[in-house]
Amino acid sequence: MTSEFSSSDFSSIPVLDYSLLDSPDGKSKFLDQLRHALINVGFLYLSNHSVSQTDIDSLITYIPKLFALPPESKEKIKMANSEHFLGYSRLGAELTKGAVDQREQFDFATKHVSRWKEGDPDHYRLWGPCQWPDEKLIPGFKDVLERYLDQVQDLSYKFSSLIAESFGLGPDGLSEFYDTPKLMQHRAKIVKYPVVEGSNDQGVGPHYDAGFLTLLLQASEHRGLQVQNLSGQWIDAPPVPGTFVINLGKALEFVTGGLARATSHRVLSPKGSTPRYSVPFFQNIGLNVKLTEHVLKFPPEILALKNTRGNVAATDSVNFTEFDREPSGKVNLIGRVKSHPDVAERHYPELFKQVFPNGYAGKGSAY
Ligand SMILES: O=C(O)CCC(=O)C(=O)O
Ligand SMILES: [Fe+2]
Repeated sequence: MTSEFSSSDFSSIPVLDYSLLDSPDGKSKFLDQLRHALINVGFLYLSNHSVSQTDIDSLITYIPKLFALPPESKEKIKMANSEHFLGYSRLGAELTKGAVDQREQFDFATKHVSRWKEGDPDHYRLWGPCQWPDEKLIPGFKDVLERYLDQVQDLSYKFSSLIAESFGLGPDGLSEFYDTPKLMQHRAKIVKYPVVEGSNDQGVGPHYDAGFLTLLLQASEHRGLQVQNLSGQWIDAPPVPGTFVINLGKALEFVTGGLARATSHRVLSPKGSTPRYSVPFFQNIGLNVKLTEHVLKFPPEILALKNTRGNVAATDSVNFTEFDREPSGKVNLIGRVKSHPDVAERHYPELFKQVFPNGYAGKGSAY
């Protein structure tokens, strides 16, 4: 295995050029860089990717307009209406590690119908359609976002195939974690981090993402996203125009036995006079997949690379311990219940009582 990389700790996030894949030599270089980023960093930028820049630019222009919709039209599509946990959450509705996250957001997802029926597991109720703002108030937005999500979904599958190749599993090495397209739904959020007064600058507190892959569009020029390196220092991940930030979630870390790193990250509220915007896309795995039933077999020379990484310091994040027991859909549902207890209390009263036997203090806890 070639290794032009040292295993020393990172102080910046690597940039990978997707256009390297156009030639066989380039592809092999890309896979080397990818393997390094997966094992030692858990975060990377992807440049020259396959998502249309015209659609991205158009989405970015819509975002301030989306948040500027009249409060009553945002409330009309509030998440509490949706057993699928899709819709609008006002500022300050979430906590991470006990502190208020200062962000306002809309949860959307790739197109899906409701398919839960009597007798199905509860987590099938996560599948369902988005709540869209009134088309007359923001004409064309739905169309652009749907197009964008389709393309990011495609890229996320291609990227997971590249991850499998870089780990010596072959291009279909991770396919067993996905269901047929009809049974897959991926989630995304459009997030606004306002400028805040006072000393709490928690945009979103330290956490890991839950699923396999997150593809994040930084949709304004603000810094604020930070990533915890192996020794626990916070490293900036500033916006780089024309790129996605890709990071790995706890499920991928779990199924790779820790070879791929889920990396702790947070967002600090913006300084200055304008809000920070971002669009994270969370690639899911099949809702019925139980991670413990899938044991991946890596070539020994790949496994050996984990030992060169060295120890990973304790991070500031906590979350997701249920993967060793529950199907992935149930883990997601529990995460949603913790993030949005008001929605859970209304639509999942039994589960709500299990997660919050003593009720909750009126705020959600994001992770
Ligand atoms: O807004 C960002 O840049 C990152 C958000 C994030 O980490 C999350 O929502 O999981
Ligand atoms: Fe995250």
